[in-house]
Formats: sequence, structure tokens, C-alpha cells
Amino acid sequence: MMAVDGQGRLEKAVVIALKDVSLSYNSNRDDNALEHIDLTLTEGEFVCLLGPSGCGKSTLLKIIAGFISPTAGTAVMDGEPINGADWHRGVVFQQPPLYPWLNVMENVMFGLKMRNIPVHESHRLAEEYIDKVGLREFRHSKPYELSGGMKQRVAIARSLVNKPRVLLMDEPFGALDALTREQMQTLVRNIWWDSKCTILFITHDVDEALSLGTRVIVMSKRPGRILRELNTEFTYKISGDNSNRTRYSDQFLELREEVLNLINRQELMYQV
Ligand SMILES: Nc1ncnc2c1ncn2[C@@H]1O[C@H](COP(=O)(O)OP(=O)(O)OP(=O)(O)O)[C@@H](O)[C@H]1O
Repeated sequence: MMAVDGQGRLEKAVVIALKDVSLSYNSNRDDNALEHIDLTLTEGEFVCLLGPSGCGKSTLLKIIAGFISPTAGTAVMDGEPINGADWHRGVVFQQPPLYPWLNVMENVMFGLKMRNIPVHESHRLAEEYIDKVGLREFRHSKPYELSGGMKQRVAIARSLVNKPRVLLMDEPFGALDALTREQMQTLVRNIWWDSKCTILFITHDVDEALSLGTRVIVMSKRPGRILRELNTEFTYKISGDNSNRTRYSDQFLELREEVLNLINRQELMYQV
């Protein structure tokens, strides 16, 4: 539901809300992986999460996915507590866990089958989403016949075919070469634009975060807290700009430097 702010403007609906979330992987609450996280994701946002290694980015994503529960605080989706995994929240990992014995179509249809969607409907949906990720010619191929980028396309189609409200992506392009990575960024930006779903995207790459996100969140070293949030608009400009001008603009480079400094400071603190 939309709310109206103090100046009469329509506010976007909050989809995910974490309030004062902390998480410890053991019973020692002084050893938190995450601490005092307040985070909301609103309808249609593209939020990128950056931070030093081990700061709890994946842990945060797993809480939102419903794979683990916070030790303290609350995590809700549409006002309801997040309890376990749910197809309304699609997840894409760095290494796509495709079923090696199923072909592309069958992999994409798998979740629909689990949801008892009729075969003809799931077939139609799978074809639609395989087309969207550009794999029509490979729909009968098995995962071992595909490149890393193609496998990631299958994983994206497999999540999107459920029409999730939230797509959670944990370093999805971390294992891809630079060219494939840029093509995948364009694909995800277009998909986000078309589907209007809310995306939370973890990356180690500041350029990637600034090129994709409408909001970039920088986390501190462990225990992970939110250090800084930046609203960014580069993704809109980049989508209509094949010359890469936006990525070399003063504004982009200044923000890039600022974020890199923040992260590097955290990494240095980590080594002390
Ligand atoms: N299942 C687990 N049991 C115990 N500790 C864990 C577990 N999973 C993660 N951790 C620890 O929690 C902290 C946060 O891990 P997490 O994977 O969330 O960080 P991250 O920011 O995603 O790291 P990276 O960028 O290296 O992937 C780390 O210190 C990690 O060792």
C-alpha cells in the first residue's frame, strides 16, 4: 500500500523492513556477525550492498531470504514476519545451483512444478523467461554445455519465472569475466526495469554497485553495521548511454572514490 508523506507526495510501499536486527552464529551474543541493522527496501528499488569481506552481507541476505532468523530484532515482508524461504523472494547466488541432469527448460520449470503450476502454464512461462535472458537456442541444453554467464542467465530466469516481488542476488557476477559481467549487468538492469521488482544485490565491486543501484549501502567490518547510504541515479543514465560517459563523469568518479575510501578504511581496521 502507498502512503503519503508530510508534503503530500506518494511514498513507495515498504516491502522489506529489518528493525534493529543482530545475528550471532553461536550462543555468544558478544560475537555478532551483524549488529543493529535497520533497513527498509521499498517497491521497485535496486539496492546494492558493499562492505569488506566477512562483514555480514550474505548473512543479511539470508535473513531476508528467510534461510536464517535474526538473534535479535525483526525482519518482515509486507508487514508479516519472514519465516523460512518463499518464492516471493527469489535468490541468485554466485555459483548457480542448477540441477545437472535437467536441461535449461526443466531447470527453469522446476520451481513451478513444486508449486503445482499446470504443465502447459509453466512451459509457457519458462519459454517467456528463457527468451528474456537470451537463451532460446539453448533451452534443451544441459548445464555442462553452458558457459558461466549462460548458467547465471538460467539461474536468473529460474528465479524470475516465479515473478518474485524481491530478487536477492549474492555476488551473482563475481565469477564472470569482465565482458560477460558487463553484459549481465545490462541484462539485470533491463529485467529490473521491466519487472519493477525490488532488488538487493551484493557485490565487492564499487563500479558495479554505482552502475546498478538506486541506493548503495556500505557496511562496516564485522560486526556488520550500516555505515553509509547513498542515493544514486547513474543506473538510469547508463541504460540510455552506450558510450560509458556516465561511468567517467566527475560525479561518478567522486562518489566511487568516497565509497572506496570508506571500504578501504574498514579493510585496514580489519587487519589491525
Ligand atoms: N554458518 C556460519 N557459521 C559460523 N559463522 C559464519 C557462518 N556463516 C558466516 N559466518 C561468519 O559470519 C561473518 C559474516 O559472514 P558473511 O558470509 O555474511 O560475510 P560477507 O560479507 O558476505 O563475506 P564475503 O564478502 O567474504 O562473502 C564472517 O565472519 C563469517 O565467517
